Amino acid sequence: MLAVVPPPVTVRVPAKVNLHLSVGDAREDGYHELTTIFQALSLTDEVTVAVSEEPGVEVHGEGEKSVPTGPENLAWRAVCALAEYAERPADADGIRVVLRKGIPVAGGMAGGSADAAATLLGLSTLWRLDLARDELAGIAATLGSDVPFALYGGTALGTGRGEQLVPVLSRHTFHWVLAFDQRGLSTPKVFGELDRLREAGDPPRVGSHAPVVEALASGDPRQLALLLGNDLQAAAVSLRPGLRRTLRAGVNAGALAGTVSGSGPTCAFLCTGAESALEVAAELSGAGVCRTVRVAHGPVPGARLVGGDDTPRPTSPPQVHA
Ligand SMILES: C[C@@](CO)(OP(=O)(O)O)[C@H](O)COP(=O)(O)OP(=O)(O)OC[C@H]1O[C@@H](n2ccc(N)nc2=O)[C@H](O)[C@@H]1O
Ligand SMILES: Nc1ncnc2c1ncn2[C@@H]1O[C@H](COP(=O)(O)OP(=O)(O)O)[C@@H](O)[C@H]1O
Repeated sequence: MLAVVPPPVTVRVPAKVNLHLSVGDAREDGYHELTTIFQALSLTDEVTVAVSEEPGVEVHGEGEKSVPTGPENLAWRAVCALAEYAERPADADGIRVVLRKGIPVAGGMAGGSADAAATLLGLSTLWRLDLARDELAGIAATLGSDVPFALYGGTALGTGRGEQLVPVLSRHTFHWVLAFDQRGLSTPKVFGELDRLREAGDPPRVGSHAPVVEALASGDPRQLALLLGNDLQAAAVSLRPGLRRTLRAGVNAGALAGTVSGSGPTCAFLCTGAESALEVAAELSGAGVCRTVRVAHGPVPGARLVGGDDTPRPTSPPQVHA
């Protein structure tokens, strides 16, 4: 019998920065209650899913050697979760996922979550499941707190453990410089360090997110710069004291303000515009405080099929396997 093999599907998916991250107390399930404002950035990963006789995960690009390719890879966990949801568990064994990474690994920019979100969208397209994004977001939330945001992108308020999202109006394109550190930081370790710091004393907490929402609506980067804040920053700096120097260097290079993104160690610097971001990036590169410097802008959309607006791209002639 002849079986038509669908052509591979490629999805581009953004990194996130947390413009505001307020961390509550640890819950009984080990998670912390969060209030965060995410913004999706033009720094992306590309994920291709294909039917293959060699199933598994392949990783290229940023941090490729530190990404697991076994069942613990978040993209592979997404394959398994979607197969189970669609009641096609046996089909997961015939899927290959190729990750082309631009997002730093364990960098606080949700790269693994982005790959999981992209895999859900790509595979649901490959399998022609015709699932609404909200339905995919339900599966996404079972994979990680940051995965639903990578599906929607834009700018959003996240509550719960970060998975409950409401869009936030952001009229302006904001320009960022990102400083990647030599090594990643483990998200659970950073939350654990914050718990430790809070037991030992009273590290400052960010205020309400409301002024950040107003600054986003105004579109004024100077107003937003004054309000960037992250409760995890003290914990990330405590585990990686060199970040203090990186944060200072970005501001000395001309950024309006800098913040650790999520659990770090990537530092994100808000600039007045595209030109200023290039200048800050050039100066920061020369300061010797980080491994790599990138410029990015946001907000950008969430996971998107490459070559189409959520419709499969014009197909190459289908391959036919006997
Ligand atoms: C901190 C944030 C901020 O956006 O981003 P990253 O720095 O990881 O990118 C996120 O909350 C990370 O989300 P994500 O990376 O999906 O984390 P998960 O896989 O859900 O959780 C990993 C671990 O982090 C801790 N965790 C995560 C989320 C949360 N609200 N409270 C927690 O305490 C828990 O120890 C959990 O076991
Ligand atoms: N597809 C993936 N890409 C990156 N890391 C992954 C992936 N799948 C699993 N991981 C693991 O998840 C950890 C956190 O990675 P990542 O999502 O990049 O960082 P963060 O949670 O700081 O945003 C990594 O150290 C890695 O071991």
